[in-house]
Amino acid sequence: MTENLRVAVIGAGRMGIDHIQRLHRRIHGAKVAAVVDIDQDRARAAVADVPGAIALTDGQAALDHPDVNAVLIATPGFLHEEILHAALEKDIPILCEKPLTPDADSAWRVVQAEEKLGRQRIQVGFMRRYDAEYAQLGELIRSGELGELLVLHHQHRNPNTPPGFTNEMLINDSVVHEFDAVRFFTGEEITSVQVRLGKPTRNAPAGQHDPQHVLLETSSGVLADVEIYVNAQYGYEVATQASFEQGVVSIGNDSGPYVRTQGRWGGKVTPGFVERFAAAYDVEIQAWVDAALEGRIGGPSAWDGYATAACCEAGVEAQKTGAKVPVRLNEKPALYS
Ligand SMILES: NC(=O)C1=CN([C@@H]2O[C@H](COP(=O)(O)OP(=O)(O)OC[C@H]3O[C@@H](n4cnc5c(N)ncnc54)[C@H](O)[C@@H]3O)[C@@H](O)[C@H]2O)C=CC1
Ligand SMILES: O=C1[C@@H](O)[C@H](O)[C@@H](O)[C@H](O)[C@H]1O
Repeated sequence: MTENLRVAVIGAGRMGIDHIQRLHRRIHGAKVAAVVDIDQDRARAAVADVPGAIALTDGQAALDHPDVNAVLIATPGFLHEEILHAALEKDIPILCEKPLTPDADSAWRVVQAEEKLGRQRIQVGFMRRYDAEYAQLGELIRSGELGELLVLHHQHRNPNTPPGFTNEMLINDSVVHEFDAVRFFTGEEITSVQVRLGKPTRNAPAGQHDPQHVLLETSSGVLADVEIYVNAQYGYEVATQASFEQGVVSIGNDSGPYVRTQGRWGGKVTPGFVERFAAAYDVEIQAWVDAALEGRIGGPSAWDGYATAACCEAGVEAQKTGAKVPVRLNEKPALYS
């Protein structure tokens, strides 16, 4: 493919709007051809400053449109499966925001559909792999410079949650990023998940137990833990500390201007993921476009989406029992090896 990607963005909410603007303003080799939202006003507002883009309310109509040759899916996760199958039918490049789908069975159906197609078409929106520090830590681990990686500690804090954010979503929507990060860092599958519920904050909405402590292990025995705390109030913070045989590496702690003034010192905490990962989303989407223009797909695959969905399923079960729940995975198809 030598022409520009002409992308239909499905879902014009928080992430959709952000991706429309980056595709329009910063990404090379692609343009927004259509924006789809079930809420027509949102779709129209999203294309208002994007010349040439049309506003639609139906995803299939966008995929059928002659001016569309790629799709970026940014609807809520429970809606991904249907549009993924429709886009695979069209055999076009697909960027699907995480999670691929919310459960392992539906994710496996997507993997099987891609396998049937015979080539990879789906990149899943695990943008942390494209964050400069995450990428550097990944390289450091693979280089073996500090010896074997032994333990990963993660903090994942959001200031608050949008309406309808359930207790399960702490795992399915938030910790799914750490499931991918651990698999990315170690190159191994996660074999078990345990969730511990301690003293909850009074700032969580009814039905949410927040924070939670998630414990994982990988096939070679690397241990990882995640503090998921989604009503932390003070800002957005995502950080990892890695313990090796020969040292410790920390990433993700806030950087930026360090100010001393009026008897105080310090900097600012980023308010949300849009700001914290702005550069990573740019790199992620540019990588998708560049690969698609070469007829390839790179980055986190449908298999990664499936494997993390299986971890989420184990995590949601573990939330209820506190037990260490094994992660059950089907055999990896050759397409992803
Ligand atoms: N990579 C990341 O850091 C982040 C990823 N996400 C992911 O992005 C996706 C979207 O999340 P948000 O933007 O936060 O959701 P949102 O709720 O802000 O936006 C979703 C949009 O989809 C529209 N929509 C609902 N049903 C539709 C349908 N059938 N057809 C077309 N449009 C429909 C809604 O009207 C809304 O405008 C989710 O998969 C979420 O997990 C969200 C936040 C950060
Ligand atoms: O993907 C994201 C949201 O959907 C999720 O709700 C947040 O917890 C994450 O930090 C963010 O990256």
